[in-house]
Amino acid sequence: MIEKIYCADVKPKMEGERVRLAGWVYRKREVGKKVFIVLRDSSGIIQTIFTKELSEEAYRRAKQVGIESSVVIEGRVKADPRAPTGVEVQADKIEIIQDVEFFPITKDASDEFLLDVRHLHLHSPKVASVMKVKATLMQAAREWLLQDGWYEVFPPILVTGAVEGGSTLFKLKYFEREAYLSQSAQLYLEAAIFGLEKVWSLTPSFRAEKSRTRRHLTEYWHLELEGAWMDLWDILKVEEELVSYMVQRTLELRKKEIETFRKDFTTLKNTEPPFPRISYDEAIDILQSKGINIEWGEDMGADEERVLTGEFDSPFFVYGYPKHIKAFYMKEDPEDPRKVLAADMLAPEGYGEIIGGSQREDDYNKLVQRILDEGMDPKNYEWYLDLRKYGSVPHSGFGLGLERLVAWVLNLDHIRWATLFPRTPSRLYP
Ligand SMILES: NC(=O)C[C@H]([NH3+])C(=O)NS(=O)(=O)OC[C@H]1O[C@@H](n2cnc3c(N)ncnc32)[C@H](O)[C@@H]1O
Ligand SMILES: [Mg+2]
Repeated sequence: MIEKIYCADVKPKMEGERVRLAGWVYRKREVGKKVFIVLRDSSGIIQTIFTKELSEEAYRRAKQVGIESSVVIEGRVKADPRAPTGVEVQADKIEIIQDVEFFPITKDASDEFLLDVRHLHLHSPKVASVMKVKATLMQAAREWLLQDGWYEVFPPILVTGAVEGGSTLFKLKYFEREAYLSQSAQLYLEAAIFGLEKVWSLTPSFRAEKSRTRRHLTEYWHLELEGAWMDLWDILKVEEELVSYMVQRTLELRKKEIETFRKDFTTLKNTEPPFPRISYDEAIDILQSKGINIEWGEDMGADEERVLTGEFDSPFFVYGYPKHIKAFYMKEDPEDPRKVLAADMLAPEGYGEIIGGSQREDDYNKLVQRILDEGMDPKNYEWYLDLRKYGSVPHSGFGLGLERLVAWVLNLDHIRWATLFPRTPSRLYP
């Protein structure tokens, strides 16, 4: 690797020092007999200035180099309050690694064009900021999970059964057999708790959803936890502590990046346990009181959740959903057989569901019955049912959609901007 310093590490106190920088030509302008190149690298930007007096050769090259060309620039540091970062480099050398005549992304590029050239859009400092925030959210998650005694496990992605309904399975040919891309690692995490008790995984989950909404991808990153001996209320405490730590730690480490997306940090600062908890019944009452046409027993979609989130200025839980709108593995509420011990975490500001979780049915016969009630074949879940025959325990877990969390934290207008290469029903390339 070449000896270089990051743009962000060049400080006014380094005045007079000679530095070498490597990056891409982010902005360029000529003023009289000076060429100003704003150089970009992964740490940020810095202004560099070229004149004939500094170096005729460097000045000539600087005049002709194109936007987003890759370059190595050398020169001396000069403190200058007029420069974007309060400091600039008076350059006397520029090596053009690869000259770009015309970079296809311009200021007026449409969203669809940016997605068509997403591989080039990743040059953008704003896109890099999204990925830094996403990485920091996961760094924070790992910190919290380690200190709270959770084991990371690595479940399969090639599977033979549905977790969240057969209608959103991606089917593929597995030699002579049929297989699916995993919708959720949950069932495998439920097997892992018999040895590790508290497990987590970050895996890609796949949903052949035709929903063309601002919060659905067909491939997304899924952070899932499963805890033995935990009931629904235990796992809600885990959820709110984990999400609070992720958000507060990311606020601490990535404030500058977040500020380029949102000015109001209120809801992020409010993300501290305990989160408000309302029942599904109360949620229906609130929606009806606001004129939303919804009856008890109906599922809440993005529109209903958007209205509900208007009542809160932090993430909150909705618990106690009707059994018939929820998945087969969820434990029936012993106090009300119409309901299950399930809860979603909704993010405020209209974002809605970011976590789906529940206590699992741990009784063998009841689980078989739930599978049958859902019109599925228990034979397809034989291994999963074994977990209820050999030392079954009460257990609960949840899945957090990482891109949905990023979309809320950064106030993005669509979940697709929260992932490196978005996959939606109409987008599989690049
Ligand atoms: N281990 C578990 O208990 C997880 C459970 N089996 C599960 O998959 N629940 S979920 O379907 O609500 O999905 C969980 C979360 O996964 C996210 N999710 C769910 N579907 C999507 C799509 N299509 N795009 C992006 N994100 C999605 C969203 O935040 C959901 O709350
Ligand atoms: Mg859900």
